[in-house]
Amino acid sequence: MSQKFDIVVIGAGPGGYVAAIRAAQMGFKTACIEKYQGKEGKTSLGGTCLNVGCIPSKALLDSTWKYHEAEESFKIHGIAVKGLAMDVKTMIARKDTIVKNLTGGIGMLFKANGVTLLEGHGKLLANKQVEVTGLDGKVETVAAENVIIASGSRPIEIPPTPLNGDTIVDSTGALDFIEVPKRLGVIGAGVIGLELGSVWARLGSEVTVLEAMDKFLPAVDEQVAKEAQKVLTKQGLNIKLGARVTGSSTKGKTVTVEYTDTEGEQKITFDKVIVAVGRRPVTTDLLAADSGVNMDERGFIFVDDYCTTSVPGVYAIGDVVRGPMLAHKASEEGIMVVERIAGHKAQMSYDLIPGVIYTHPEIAWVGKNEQTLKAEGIEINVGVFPFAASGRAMAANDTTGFVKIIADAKTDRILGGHVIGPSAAELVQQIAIAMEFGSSAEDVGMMIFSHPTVSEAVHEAALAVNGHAIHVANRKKR
Ligand SMILES: NC(=O)c1ccc[n+]([C@@H]2O[C@H](COP(=O)([O-])OP(=O)(O)OC[C@H]3O[C@@H](n4cnc5c(N)ncnc54)[C@H](O)[C@@H]3O)[C@@H](O)[C@H]2O)c1
Repeated sequence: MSQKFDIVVIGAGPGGYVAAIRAAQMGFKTACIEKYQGKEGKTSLGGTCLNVGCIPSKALLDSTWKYHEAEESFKIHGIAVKGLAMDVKTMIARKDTIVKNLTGGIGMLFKANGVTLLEGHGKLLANKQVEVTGLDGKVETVAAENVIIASGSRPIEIPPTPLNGDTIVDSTGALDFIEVPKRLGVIGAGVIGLELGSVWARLGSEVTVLEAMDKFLPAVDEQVAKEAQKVLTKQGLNIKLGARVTGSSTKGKTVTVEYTDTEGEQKITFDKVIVAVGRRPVTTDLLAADSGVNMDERGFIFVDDYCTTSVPGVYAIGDVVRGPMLAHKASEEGIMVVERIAGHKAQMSYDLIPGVIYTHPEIAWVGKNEQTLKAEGIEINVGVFPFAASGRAMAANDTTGFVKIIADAKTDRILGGHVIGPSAAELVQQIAIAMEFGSSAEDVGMMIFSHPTVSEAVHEAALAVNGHAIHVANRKKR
């Protein structure tokens, strides 16, 4: 007889593994299905984020930033470095160790919480039956009261630059270069393109980013995007906007990429090319024809605000459904779904999902940006505080950027927080917490912030909303 579970989760990424652990904690008999094989040829939990995404890219960003600081900034502190050298293989090995520890940790958490791991490919059949094709090809069917699909996403490939695993790679391949490419081409000036472009630029690659759109980071607050473009260009990223890639040819160890811009057809030759033009949901062989689960016109599984699909008892979360493709969004959807299965009234604040780009300086935001609010005709007050006026940022020699807080002009309620600068990801979380509690700019302005901290920039930006900043001239006095 087939095994029966209260909850079967397909996929062990940040959506699936978090849902499975929470489900087991709440007393549900839970299984999680995962097929991904890591570098050591064993099932590796954690999905894209832990294996080939968020975590390994941050490991390399941190290593390369340290190298960059030693090379460029130590002298400002009076520290002389002689014989500075980089060892890319050690950097990559360190990154691999972090991945191994974290992915292994999920396996231990599964054991500690009593989650059954089913290794193989999961496919939803009719009536909440799930077929699991094991790594040895053996097929088993398990039954579930509830199914949570968390199958994630994969990089989009484009015909002009077919991946060849050597000179043309996707975001996964770009984490494993064994030496610094002299000329690196990045297709797409999105989150991945900018993060990975930064990694290799810091180690000395000449990086050219080809972006089809005319506008840089169009989803980001315009003032922040403008500052980001300026800073990243200064760091050596040659960002070409309005450059649509149309073809490529590989010759030996080089790739010539063709693109069109306002001046016509162009060509540029690279030693490596990273294709980072977005991700698409993974639904290959995921749903049997009679599963009853519907997809939308773009291939995402169709869900409502509670992640319920067209089949009662079947849910879908994370990158395979609408909304930003972010690990933290997937995890929170997983928790919401499990709590709702348990009868609680959980819900998600979809308007308050923070976003981060881990360049240096980091770029982070939550809520709405200035251009969107203006387009919506909402009257706003804006407070900006530059890190150049922060004593803590000065001490750290990290003064690029600013904190920007936008509040409703009538109610003073905070509608958006936008940060480019040191620890932007952490700072924006403070604004997110304030927004979740419906805070006004005045509320944040009345709080006591430790001195000296970079967090004081949040405090001052909140004060600046109403013209009360102390350490910077206010735009208008109120
Ligand atoms: N820090 C993070 O939170 C983080 C990190 C990595 C990835 N992600 C997520 O992963 C997803 C994918 O990231 P991404 O950077 O690949 O996608 P993206 O959608 O952020 O950016 C892709 C860019 O490629 C451009 N593009 C598409 N086709 C092109 C062509 N033919 N020529 C030139 N440019 C072209 C697009 O205009 C777009 O600007 C995103 O949803 C992102 O949020 C998040």
